[in-house]
Parts: sequence; C-alpha cells; structure tokens
Amino acid sequence: MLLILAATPLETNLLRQTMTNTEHLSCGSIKIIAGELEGQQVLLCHGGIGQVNMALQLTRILSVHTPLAVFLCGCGGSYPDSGLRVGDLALADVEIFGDLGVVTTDTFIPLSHLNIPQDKQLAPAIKQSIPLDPELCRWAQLSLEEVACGPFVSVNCCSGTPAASLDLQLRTKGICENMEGAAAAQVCSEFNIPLLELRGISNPTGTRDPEQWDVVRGSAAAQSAILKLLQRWPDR
Ligand SMILES: O=C(O)c1cccc(C(=O)CC[C@H]2O[C@@H](n3cnc4c(=O)[nH]cnc43)[C@H](O)[C@@H]2O)c1
Repeated sequence: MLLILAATPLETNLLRQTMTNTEHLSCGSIKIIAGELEGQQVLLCHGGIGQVNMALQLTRILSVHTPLAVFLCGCGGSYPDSGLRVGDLALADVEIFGDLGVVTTDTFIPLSHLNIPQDKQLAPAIKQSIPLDPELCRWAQLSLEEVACGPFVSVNCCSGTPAASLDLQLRTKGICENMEGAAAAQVCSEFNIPLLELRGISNPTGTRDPEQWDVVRGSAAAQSAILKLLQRWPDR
C-alpha cells in the first residue's frame, strides 16, 4: 500500500475523483480515504498547511499504517533561476529547512552553523536538510518525461518579495519553495519509509500578484504525474 499525501484537499481533487472502491477511515482527527488508484492500493489524506501540521498528521498516520512509500504532492513556488514556469513539474532530491536559523543585519545563519551544544543521546540532532530516497527519486525522474529534479526549500515565512526569493535561492540552490516537505521528509526518515515529493509550480516566488498564481494548474500537474507513477509502480 502507498500513502498519498498533500497539504490541502484542493491539491488532491483529481486523485479523489479518480479513486475507486473507496472507504473512509479515521486516524485520530484525520480523515483517510482508502481505495484504488491506477490498480494500486492507496491511502490518501491531507496533512494541512505548514510544517507542524504536516509533521503531526504524518506521525499519527505512520504510527498506525506502514505504507511501502509516501508520495507527497501539491503546488509550490519556483525560484528565479530554476527555469520553472507555472504548470511545470518539480521533483525533490533533498528537502531543506530554509528559514531554520538566525537572521542578522547582513546574513542568515543556518541553525546547523550555530555552535549549539548537542547531546544526541538525550535530544534529536539538528537537521538542516534531509535527502530524499535516491532510488525512488531516480525511478520517478526516469518514469516522468518532463520533470526538474533538485533541492526543495520548506519555509514557514514564504518569499513574498524578489529580495527574499533571491536570498533563499542563493543560500540553498533550491528550485522549488513549499511549506511542508522538509517536515514530511524528517518524519518519513524517522519511520524509515521512503518519501517521494512532486510539486506542480503554481507561482514564481517573490510575488503575490494573483495574475501570476495558478494553484489549480500547479496542483493538477502534480496529480497527473502521481497517476503516471502509480501506473508504472512495480509490484513489490
Ligand atoms: O498569499 C501569499 O503570498 C502566499 C504565499 C505563499 C503561499 C501561499 C498559499 O496560499 C499556498 C500555500 C500552499 O501552497 C504551497 N506553496 C505554493 N506556492 C508557494 C510558495 O511560493 N512558497 C511557499 N509555499 C508555497 C505550500 O506548500 C502551501 O501548502 C500564499
């Protein structure tokens, strides 16, 4: 069984319409839809917007269910030099906690670069970035015709100005910004479950001009790619 996850129901419309033999389950306060998609047994659910929502809900689900892999999908913002446009598809090879650190007058210091004493016996280590399963990522890249693969950046504070967007791009070399991926990557790594993250571009980062945003188009691109991957998923 595979777990398909998105932040919001808007990002799973197409998948939910395509699902067959559905059954509604609950896991605490989370609603899970169990069913079939492209011949695969799947669970589909929504983690909510933001890293805390996603970490909490995914932890709840993985405490009860053990999927072969988690497919995280949704929309995201493209960084200026990524070459990505609205409707394009992006695949994460690593997830970076983009705003975990300290803003000073002239720079940003990642939390991992501060000399914070750590005792890994007593507390979890600081993680600034989390690589996603390389085998799954490579398989997805080969299975999809047009997809840009690169670092994704998860933020609590989105890049709403050109300066913020450029700064994050330069610091992280990221191609796509979002608000949940790094949290999902950390939870999946804790549970030893491979994560694949695919996002359709809904907007360029650095602007809040509604003319340049299309969440429906971005979300549709990611969902179409998920359906394609399910058709090609090898029986394991
Ligand atoms: O109104 C704004 O300025 C604004 C800025 C960033 C995101 C939003 C959203 O309503 C979408 C949040 C949702 O979509 C993902 N997402 C899409 N584009 C971006 C982005 O440029 N930066 C960060 N997250 C983005 C995100 O994963 C959320 O789930 C509104």
